[in-house]
Amino acid sequence: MNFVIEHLSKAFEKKQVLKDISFTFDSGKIYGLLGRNGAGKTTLFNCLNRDLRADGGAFFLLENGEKKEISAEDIGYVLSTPTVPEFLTGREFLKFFIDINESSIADKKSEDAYFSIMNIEEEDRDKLLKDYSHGMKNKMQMLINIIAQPRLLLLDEPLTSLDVVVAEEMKQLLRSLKQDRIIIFSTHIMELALDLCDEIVILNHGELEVVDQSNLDSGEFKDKIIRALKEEEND
Ligand SMILES: Nc1ncnc2c1ncn2[C@@H]1O[C@H](COP(=O)(O)OP(=O)(O)OP(=O)(O)O)[C@@H](O)[C@H]1O
Repeated sequence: MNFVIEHLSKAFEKKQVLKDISFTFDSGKIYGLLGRNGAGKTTLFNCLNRDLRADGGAFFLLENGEKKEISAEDIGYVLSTPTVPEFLTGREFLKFFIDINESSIADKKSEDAYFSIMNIEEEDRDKLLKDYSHGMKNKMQMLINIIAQPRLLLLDEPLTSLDVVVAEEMKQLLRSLKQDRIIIFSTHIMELALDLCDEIVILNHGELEVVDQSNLDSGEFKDKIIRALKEEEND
């Protein structure tokens, strides 16, 4: 399976944020999306999740040579700022999500099993979400986005607010999830991108380009990424 973006564009009034995004992502890989502040990473995710209407272009899944329109079940999107219903407990939120998505959840587990995957402690499971920490809300958001096992997972700086232990656990979790799906992960933390991602993709001047790692050691690769981000010659 591939996820293909063709000539995607988006402007806000006169500001052309996405100019001509064309890229093919391969199943089984984690892609690190890097870009300077304001480069358009969140805008790209919002367009792909159809929270924003793109001005032009197309995106679709490609399976055995056939184009397939992306349905809501195909895509999971974890926002950088977690948005959870604060008036529900963690368990109520989880139960509600499982109930409304029952038909698309393969291999359904118990609520407590899901909480355990995310290391949310028993004493916190029945607390209101408004009393969860930022990192715990982030975990809940990540959890509901992986339960339905979408084939395309968009993560907008999801690990930034997690403590080092949880961030490490999340990395393991994402690695275990990558088979048969495409994970696109935006971050400003270069070490995280290099550690977790199979490919590094840079959003610059409204276009996406891959940074080729071939024959470079990690130091050289890092320099090459920085040069690309600084818009200097990058090869
Ligand atoms: N709803 C909006 N209306 C007008 N301009 C917007 C809107 N959303 C984003 N922009 C502009 O689009 C540009 C890209 O913003 P975006 O949030 O996509 O960047 P980003 O790469 O995610 O940045 P950061 O790394 O700082 O989070 C910015 O100039 C921003 O001001």
